[in-house]
Amino acid sequence: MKEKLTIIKVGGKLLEDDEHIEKLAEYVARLDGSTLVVHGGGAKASEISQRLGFEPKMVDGRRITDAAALNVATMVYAGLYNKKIVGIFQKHNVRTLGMSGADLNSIRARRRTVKSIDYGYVGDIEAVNKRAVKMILKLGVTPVFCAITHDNEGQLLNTNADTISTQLATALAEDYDIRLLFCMDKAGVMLDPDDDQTLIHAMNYAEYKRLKMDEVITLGMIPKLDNAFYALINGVSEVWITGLTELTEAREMTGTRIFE
Ligand SMILES: Nc1ncnc2c1ncn2[C@@H]1O[C@H](COP(=O)(O)OP(=O)(O)O)[C@@H](O)[C@H]1O
Ligand SMILES: CC(=O)N[C@@H](CCC(=O)OP(=O)(O)O)C(=O)O
Repeated sequence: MKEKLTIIKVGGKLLEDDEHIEKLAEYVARLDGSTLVVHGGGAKASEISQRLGFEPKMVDGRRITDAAALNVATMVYAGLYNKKIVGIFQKHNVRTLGMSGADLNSIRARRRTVKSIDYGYVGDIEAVNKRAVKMILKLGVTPVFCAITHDNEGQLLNTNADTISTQLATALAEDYDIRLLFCMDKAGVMLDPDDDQTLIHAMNYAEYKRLKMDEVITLGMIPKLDNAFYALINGVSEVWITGLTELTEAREMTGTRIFE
C-alpha cells in the first residue's frame, strides 16, 4: 500500500493574516502521514508592485512578469511568505524546509514561449526532481514550496502556485496516495462566490464546463479547476477546493470535492 501524502496549496489572500498561518500549522501538526505545502502570494506581490509605482498585469489568471515583477515575486514568495510560513510551522513543531523550484533543482521550468502574449519570466514546468522531494519527505520533513521555479541556467521564473501543487502531486502520485487540497479565501466553488450557502459540495468536469460557460466560475477559479481536474485524471486520489475554516475547523472536511 502507498504511503499517504497530503498536499495543501494555500492561496495568497489567506497569508495576509498570520492567524491563518497559525491555524494551518496547527492542522498540519495534527495530520497523519506526510505533508507538503505550496503557497501563493499574488495579492501581496500586486500590492508591493503598486507601492513601487508599477501596475501589476494579469492575463487569464497569470502575471505578466517583467524583470521588476520577477524581483518583487521572488522577494514576496521565496522571501517574506515562505519564511513566515516556515517560522510559524516550526513554532508548532512541524519540521519544515522552505523551498523554491531552484532549491535542489526540485522544479525545472521553461520560460513560456511568446505566442499572442509575452508573459515575460513565467515558467511552464518541465520536470519535477522526484528524488529530491521524496528524500525530504523520507526525513519526516514538510517541504513548503513557493511559486518560484528556475530553468537550471540561472534564470528564476514565476509559476502559478496551483500549477506547482498539481505538478508536484502528479509527479509523486506513482509513489504516494495523494490528497490534493486547494485552500483559499472562499469555502469552495460556489454558485454565488459571496454567499457561503451556495457552496457546491461536489463537481464533475461537465458541470465545471457548464458553470464556466455561464460565467458562474470566473477569474483565478478557472486555472485552479483546470489544475484540479488535471490532477484527478493523472493519478491523484482525492482533490478538494476548500476554505481554511472548512479544512481546519470542521470535524469532517467540507468544501467542493472534485470528481471525474
Ligand atoms: N464560482 C466561484 N466560487 C468561488 N470563487 C470564485 C468563483 N468564481 C470566481 N471565484 C474567485 O476565485 C477566487 C479564487 O482564485 P484565486 O484568487 O486565484 O485564489 P488563490 O489565490 O487562492 O489561488 C476567489 O477568491 C473568487 O473571487
Ligand atoms: C505566473 C503567475 O501568475 N504566478 C503567480 C504566482 C503566485 C500565485 O499563484 O499566488 P496565488 O496562489 O496567491 O494566486 C503570480 O505571480 O500571481
